[in-house]
Amino acid sequence: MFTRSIMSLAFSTEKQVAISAVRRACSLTASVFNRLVKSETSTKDDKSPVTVADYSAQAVISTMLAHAFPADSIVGEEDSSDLRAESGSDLRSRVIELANEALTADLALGDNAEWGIGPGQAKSPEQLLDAIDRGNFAGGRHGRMWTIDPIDGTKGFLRGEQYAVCVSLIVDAQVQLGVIGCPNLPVDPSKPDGDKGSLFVAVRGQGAHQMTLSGADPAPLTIPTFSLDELNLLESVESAHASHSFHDNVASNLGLTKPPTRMDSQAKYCALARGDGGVYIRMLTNSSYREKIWDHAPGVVLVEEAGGVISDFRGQPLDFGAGRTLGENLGILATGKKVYPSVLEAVKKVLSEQKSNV
Ligand SMILES: Nc1ncnc2c1ncn2[C@@H]1O[C@H](COP(=O)(O)O)[C@@H](OP(=O)(O)O)[C@H]1O
Ligand SMILES: [Mg+2]
Ligand SMILES: [Mg+2]
Ligand SMILES: [Mg+2]
Repeated sequence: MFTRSIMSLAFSTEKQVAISAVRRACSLTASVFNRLVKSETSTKDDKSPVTVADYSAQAVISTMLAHAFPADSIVGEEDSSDLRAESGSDLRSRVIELANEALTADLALGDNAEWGIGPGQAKSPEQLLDAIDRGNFAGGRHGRMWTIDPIDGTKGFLRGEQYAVCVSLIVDAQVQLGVIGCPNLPVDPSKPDGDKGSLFVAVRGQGAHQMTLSGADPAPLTIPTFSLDELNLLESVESAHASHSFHDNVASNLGLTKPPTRMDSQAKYCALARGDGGVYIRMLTNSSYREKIWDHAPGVVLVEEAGGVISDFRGQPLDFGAGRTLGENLGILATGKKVYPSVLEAVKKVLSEQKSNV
């Protein structure tokens, strides 16, 4: 009895802080989208776009996590070097202003002023830049670390399509908690023009849930038991991020008739978890690219808690202990338990055909 009540409380504060942080970051990103100007988008060294919203959302989430869990490490996508540069002063001012606007907004239900939020809790520029850089942790196999992807799918965000604010907690290389906020995702997939703004929360051993961004209508998620002829693939919109042609070959191999759904960000994992698409698939386009842990950690626990399976193309679990990237994993495949063996077999077949054609 005693053990059970302890178990049921596992990660409850972590969950509440992560939800609260993702919610604040989602209001920030949504309001920046409405006011976004081109000059607030820059290009990082790897040629990916980063906006004023990516930096300020990371500052907000990291500030809250550091207040609530000062001993925990953070692996965050962004760092402040461009903001600290001479040329970054305009961008820096906007980031500081937006982050403080989000941090000092009124407390909502479930919020706690001890997390560094609420009226009067504005931070100095240095504190906010340091909060962004708290995300510089190198990752590793032991201890607690959070991942932050302040905007996953920045390209989708800029197009006004799907993007997600993503936070996870990893303990000894196992993802224990994932929170994904999708401001542009319809609450009800059967009503694409209905209300938008969905929040997905999963804690290991406690199930996966969807609710609105404000926390209304929480509902447990279970991946339906699809048969092969009902499946469709969920893949990245960006052909530079994932090989659409490889995915097409897997679809033909499986005899799928439904076209793939292209969607930016970890919203794909959310769609899979609620049965709005049958298989998340992601084949590298560039063999030197390594998947980032913050792009997948929340999705892993969400899919597993919704009753699905996720692995690489060799059937190996994704390795979150290898640093900031997934290390030796090749490809990503997530789907329902019943069809997983057939889909993995098809993926392996296409992989071996590809090798024999080289
Ligand atoms: N060449 C590449 N191959 C695979 N993923 C890539 C990539 N370049 C960027 N990405 C990642 O793809 C993520 C978006 O996922 P998706 O393609 O499913 O929408 C990006 O996240 P950010 O937008 O957070 O930078 C980025 O980390
Ligand atoms: Mg990015
Ligand atoms: Mg990302
Ligand atoms: Mg990002």
